[in-house]
Amino acid sequence: MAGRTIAKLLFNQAQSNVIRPQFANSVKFYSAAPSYEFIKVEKVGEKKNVGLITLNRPKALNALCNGLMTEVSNIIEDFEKDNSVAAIVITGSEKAFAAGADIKEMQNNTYSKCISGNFLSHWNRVADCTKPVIAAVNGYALGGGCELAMMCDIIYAGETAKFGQPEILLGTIPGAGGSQRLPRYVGKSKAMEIVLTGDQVNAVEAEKMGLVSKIFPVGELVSRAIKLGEKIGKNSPLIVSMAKESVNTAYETTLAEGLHFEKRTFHGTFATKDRMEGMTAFVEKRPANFTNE
Ligand SMILES: CCC/C=C/C(=O)SCCNC(=O)CCNC(=O)[C@H](O)C(C)(C)COP(=O)([O-])OP(=O)([O-])OC[C@H]1O[C@@H](n2cnc3c(N)ncnc32)[C@H](O)[C@@H]1OP(=O)([O-])[O-]
Repeated sequence: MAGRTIAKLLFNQAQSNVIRPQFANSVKFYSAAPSYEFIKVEKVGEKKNVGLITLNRPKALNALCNGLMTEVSNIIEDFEKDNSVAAIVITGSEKAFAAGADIKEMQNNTYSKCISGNFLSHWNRVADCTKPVIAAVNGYALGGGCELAMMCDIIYAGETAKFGQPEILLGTIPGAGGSQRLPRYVGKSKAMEIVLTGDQVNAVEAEKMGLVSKIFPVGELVSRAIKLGEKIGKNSPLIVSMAKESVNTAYETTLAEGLHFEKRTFHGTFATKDRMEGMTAFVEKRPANFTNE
């Protein structure tokens, strides 16, 4: 087939919901639409501007094996580059968001192997994403599953959700943020209780302690998370990423430094067209038309 025809075919595929549109211009990297073993990937919402990642390893309750987390990191990277994606939702099944890191895969690891391979370092890709990421948690979110949810920006839970850090029961400790992010969400006493006992907390308790922002019936959860992604997607992507960075800075720094960062970032919005458009639209009593500039 002539090169131009292949390029055109690829371009058409990219237009019709294929996830790596950058490949449309690049025949040499492209063999087929990417296929995933452990996740399902779609673009959803009325404008197809929400990237939906469904963890899909049902026989192991979505245990987060290396292959699954590599696929999640890759698609986060792709969604980040894709200008049509405004927000990302990560979900699992009704039984399990994820029952933790894969215990069978880890069982025979040694200290030396963990150090030399920098075990789990690629998990950070989710926390490092510059676009908003929403976790929609039904069922178990245990160990690495709870940590994955906490790497997201907002956690919505189904009524049956159960959160926990049961690593202590396995003779280890949280290794992907559980001992660091959980106290920032729920405070020291509750975090200690969860981490030191391995006890699970249900959706209502998780909402009460500030881990979860809203609870929905199990069957409604994912569509409500997608709606949230669409709502955020009505705002300027540029300003959304600045707002996200500013909130995240609150977890990384002192109050004085954080306030300084916020002020400078706020000043920075005055260098954007979208800030001018937002305020002008308000004054002219019309909806804003943001252009991501
Ligand atoms: C990231 C950094 C550090 C993090 C560390 C961790 O996350 S440590 C982990 C922290 N998490 C935990 O300690 C939770 C471990 N999981 C559990 O305690 C229970 O599975 C349950 C209470 C979630 C559900 O009970 P239930 O009676 O409804 O279901 P069931 O038990 O029959 O499971 C069905 C199948 O899934 C399999 N599988 C499940 N989880 C894992 C896993 N993490 N791994 C591998 N496989 C797992 C299970 O073996 C079984 O497969 P099999 O043997 O039939 O081929």
